Amino acid sequence: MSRVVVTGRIPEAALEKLRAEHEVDAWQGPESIGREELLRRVAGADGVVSLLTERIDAELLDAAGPQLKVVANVAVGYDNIDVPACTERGIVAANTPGVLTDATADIAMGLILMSTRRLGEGERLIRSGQAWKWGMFFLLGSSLQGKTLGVVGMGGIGQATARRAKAFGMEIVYQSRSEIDPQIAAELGARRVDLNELLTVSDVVSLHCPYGPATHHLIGAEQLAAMKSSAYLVNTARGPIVDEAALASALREGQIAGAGLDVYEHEPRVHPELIELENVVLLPHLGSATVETRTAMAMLAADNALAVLSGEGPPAPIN
Ligand SMILES: NC(=O)C1=CN([C@@H]2O[C@H](COP(=O)(O)OP(=O)(O)OC[C@H]3O[C@@H](n4cnc5c(N)ncnc54)[C@H](O)[C@@H]3O)[C@@H](O)[C@H]2O)C=CC1
Ligand SMILES: O=CC(=O)O
Repeated sequence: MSRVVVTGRIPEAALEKLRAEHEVDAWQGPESIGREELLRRVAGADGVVSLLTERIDAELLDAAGPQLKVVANVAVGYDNIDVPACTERGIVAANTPGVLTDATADIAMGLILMSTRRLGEGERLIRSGQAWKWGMFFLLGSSLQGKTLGVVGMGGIGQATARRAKAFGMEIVYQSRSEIDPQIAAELGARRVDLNELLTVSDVVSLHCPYGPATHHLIGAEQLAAMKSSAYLVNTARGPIVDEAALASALREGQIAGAGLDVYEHEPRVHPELIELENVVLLPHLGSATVETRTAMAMLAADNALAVLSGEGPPAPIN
């Protein structure tokens, strides 16, 4: 029997699965586990099931000790894990691709609709108690039909978002590290372009690439200036892909029409200027937040950990 540390609350079904084979030490506090507590608990662990709010770095891996075999993230994004540090120590890192693709694409499409149709503004207006009535020019937004969606990072979630946008009548362009399956590109009518062209031609730019040194502030003042003044930026990927101060300034100056965000540069803090602006929709990192999706993510993370601890390859390895 091995010892598995779970760094935060996860669905019971996944805990039961882990407990059936191993001794499980799961943090159950209402708040995130503190760093000191986490470093103390991982000592002697053979497996760590981590949430994206916990930094899994060399210090933590060393605090765990040389018996640590697996870090299973309950997330597809793994910018919270120092993967080279895992690899150097012979530790398998794993994530949860696929099971959250549709849920996250739904939120991206939701943000596209909310921002282009000014749904947040309308909701806030009614709740404010201010008088309102139907008017020819009241809260006019922008139609999606015949407009262009630019997808940055055409992986699972990027493609699922493109599929939804196509159903709303949008044309698709994308920029990605690699070409996508030609059959999927044909189905979507998606054209691969470079980032500069994507920014110039898109009416909505939606970010779906992973976060890392190559994508830090991929969208900054220069890129925002390249976008149409009628365009919208949607980010369900990771906050620091966008220079948030530059975005606030572009939204304030009307350099772009609006934005929809699910993630933040210094999460959970939100740039104070963004909170003041009407033309940005702000969601609290809800991409995968459905009961079904979170359960599937936790079960896949458990499967990843269990496979490695029984000497097999995990279903979703990173390294
Ligand atoms: N808001 C939320 O709750 C959620 C956010 N995410 C974020 O979405 C990201 C994408 O997830 P998936 O689509 O499942 O991953 P994926 O690995 O299927 O897709 C990522 C795509 O980005 C491309 N890419 C990599 N580097 C790039 C670069 N420098 N420029 C442009 N494209 C690049 C890859 O080639 C790949 O096609 C995750 O890394 C995570 O950060 C994922 C799930 C939920
Ligand atoms: O942000 C969520 C993830 O799974 O990545």
